[in-house]
Amino acid sequence: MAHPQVVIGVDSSTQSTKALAVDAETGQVLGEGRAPHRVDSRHGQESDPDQWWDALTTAVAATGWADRAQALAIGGQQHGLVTLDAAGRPVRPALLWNDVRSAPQAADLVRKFGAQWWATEIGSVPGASFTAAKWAWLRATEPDNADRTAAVRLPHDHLTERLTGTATTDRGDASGTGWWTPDGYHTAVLDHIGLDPALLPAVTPAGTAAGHALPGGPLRPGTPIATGTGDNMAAALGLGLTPGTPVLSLGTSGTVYTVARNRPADPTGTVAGFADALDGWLPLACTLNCTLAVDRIATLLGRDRQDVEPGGTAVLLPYLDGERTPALPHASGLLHGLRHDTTPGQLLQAAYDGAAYSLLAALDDVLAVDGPDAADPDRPILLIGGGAQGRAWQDTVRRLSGRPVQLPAARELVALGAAAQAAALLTGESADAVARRWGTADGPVLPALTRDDAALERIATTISHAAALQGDGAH
Ligand SMILES: Nc1ncnc2c1ncn2[C@@H]1O[C@H](COP(=O)(O)OP(=O)(O)O)[C@@H](O)[C@H]1O
Ligand SMILES: O=C(CO)[C@@H](O)[C@H](O)COP(=O)(O)O
Repeated sequence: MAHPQVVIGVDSSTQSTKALAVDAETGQVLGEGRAPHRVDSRHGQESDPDQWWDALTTAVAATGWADRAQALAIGGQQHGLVTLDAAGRPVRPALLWNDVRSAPQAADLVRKFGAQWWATEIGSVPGASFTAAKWAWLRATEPDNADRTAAVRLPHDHLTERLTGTATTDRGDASGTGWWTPDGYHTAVLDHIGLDPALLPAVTPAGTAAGHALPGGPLRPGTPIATGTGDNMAAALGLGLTPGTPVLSLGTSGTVYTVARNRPADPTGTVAGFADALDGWLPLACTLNCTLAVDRIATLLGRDRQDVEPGGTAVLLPYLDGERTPALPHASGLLHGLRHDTTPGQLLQAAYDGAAYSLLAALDDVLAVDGPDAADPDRPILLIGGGAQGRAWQDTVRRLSGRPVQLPAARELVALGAAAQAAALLTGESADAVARRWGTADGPVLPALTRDDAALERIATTISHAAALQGDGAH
């Protein structure tokens, strides 16, 4: 029997690295590996890039195919600021996407150029998550570290560079920096934040190798490494996503997105106008508080995470880490509408509702990027990420969206998308076409439930008051 052509896809996300060894022809998963990350939350949200490398090495080895893989690619958590010194060593731990200390710098960037300018020129109005705001924070807060920095990378760029020795990024992940445009890095933004463009990597086009594995790494030297991309862009590839199909990802972050033919330009900042990993766009809204926040509320209540109960009038906004959508970076969690007969199970359900609400509220805006006809309300939402495994999450999304929900049988869609990118290097196909050939989005469809407009109304009203109560100033 002929040996399969095997590729490895890696998802280096906030909480862990996951690696899949995949048969490039059929998409069958032949081996899996996983290794956890530590996030230091004492001051902001930081991780040591060296532990991502160790986790990658461990997870790739655990697939059992490291020495036989014919190509590899990495999908990584977006936006993180990796700063390297002249010797290529981290100057300090990476500032992660969910570190809101850079909120004042994001506000300054919006004040300086104006929200409409950002939407038109860059495609996104920057919030604290954007790498440009993080670099501005570093310049203002740790100028010595900024001065010592000889290279600025995103998490997946850094890992690809450690594998290959090549300074590289891709358009998808680069579009979350705040300084990328389709025509190159934006000089006015870089000048304003004091970042020398020479510190940035070149953008490798889709479908080409970023480089080849160096000796001493987890792979056979010379193995081709595809460009990789941001984790949401990788999941879009992994689903073989076509324009107009909505995706809701429930992980450390909550994200809602689709692929679009038109470039998004939302001056409200709710919808980020990311590029996808090919030649299209990825309008996306993101929350900071998703599975971890709901799990934390379940722990506080002493309940299993599935142990929800219907009814009641409680509203719980689980903004334990501040929030990005709505833009309340300094918010904390808020409980409203308690009554004598409110049960713990209802409180837990309220946490799910509060976490899902803003994602679903942004869905129409995400889909509207390609015009009103693109938003077919009967089209199922593809539900992915760790939370998609949970019945309580599935039912919450059905109840608050009024749409059917499709559960792709394939798991780990970020790693699968990276694997599809690696396979595309071997076959010359487009990575999304590879994933469609693999049938990765196939899975059961749960029918729509009647939309719970009363719950939506309660949450909307609470948020509108919460904005005034919690403010967005740095207290
Ligand atoms: N059966 C489940 N029900 C609800 N949540 C789950 C379930 N299984 C895993 N999770 C959640 O999934 C999260 C991890 O999802 P994942 O998409 O891997 O996150 P990330 O990519 O951000 O690291 C964990 O926070 C965990 O709470
Ligand atoms: O910031 C965003 C999207 O803009 C996040 O979606 C990050 O990309 C983190 O992803 P996970 O670790 O939650 O998968």
